Amino acid sequence: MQSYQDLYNSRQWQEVNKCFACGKNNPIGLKLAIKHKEDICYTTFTPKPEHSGWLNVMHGGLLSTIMDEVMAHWLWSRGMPAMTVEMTVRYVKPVPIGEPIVVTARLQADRGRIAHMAAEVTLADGTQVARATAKFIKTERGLQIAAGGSTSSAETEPQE
Ligand SMILES: CCCCCCCCCCCC(=O)SCCNC(=O)CCNC(=O)[C@H](O)C(C)(C)COP(=O)(O)OP(=O)(O)OC[C@H]1O[C@@H](n2cnc3c(N)ncnc32)[C@H](O)[C@@H]1OP(=O)(O)O
Repeated sequence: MQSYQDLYNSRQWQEVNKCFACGKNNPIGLKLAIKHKEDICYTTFTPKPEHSGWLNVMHGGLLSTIMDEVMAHWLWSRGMPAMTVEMTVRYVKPVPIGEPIVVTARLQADRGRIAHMAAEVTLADGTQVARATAKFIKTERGLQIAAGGSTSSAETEPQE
């Protein structure tokens, strides 16, 4: 059986992936390219006017989306399918439209079925503009849903 890590890296997944944040074939998505380096995952993004909340300021919900995404990829890319169950965000400074940002994620603690993750957003000069912590539950269900299966929690969870 294909491992989650293999699936994550497969062309087959890239083609069907409709993820709003990372799907290459989602016409209204952010099309993030997530990169992997040692113990971190990261992506870069330059907000356009259509990513605004306040005039000329990037929407905070989109910042959260990107942090959530990069933290999730940290786990998936290491063969741990997982879903976000809790996330706390601190918006430190407004992100100006047109300013490139770097979003980085790392593991804080792996506590069995729960992974504690951290993310931060910086401007090109290194200024931190947002940060987050989150808990992810390792579950096969994320993959079932991603593949178009039921979202019902009544399904049997494989023993881990
Ligand atoms: C191919 C490449 C793809 C790559 C694709 C990458 C895509 C990334 C997408 C971005 C990430 C997302 O947005 S993910 C989507 C947003 N998240 C979701 O939709 C998740 C919705 N929630 C759920 O479906 C469910 O809660 C599950 C499946 C995650 C877990 O349900 P469950 O299996 O029934 O688990 P449950 O019994 O509730 O909890 C299990 C244990 O965890 C504990 N627990 C539960 N919540 C918490 C919590 N906040 N903090 C501490 N502990 C907690 C419980 O007490 C319990 O402990 P004990 O009793 O065992 O001791």
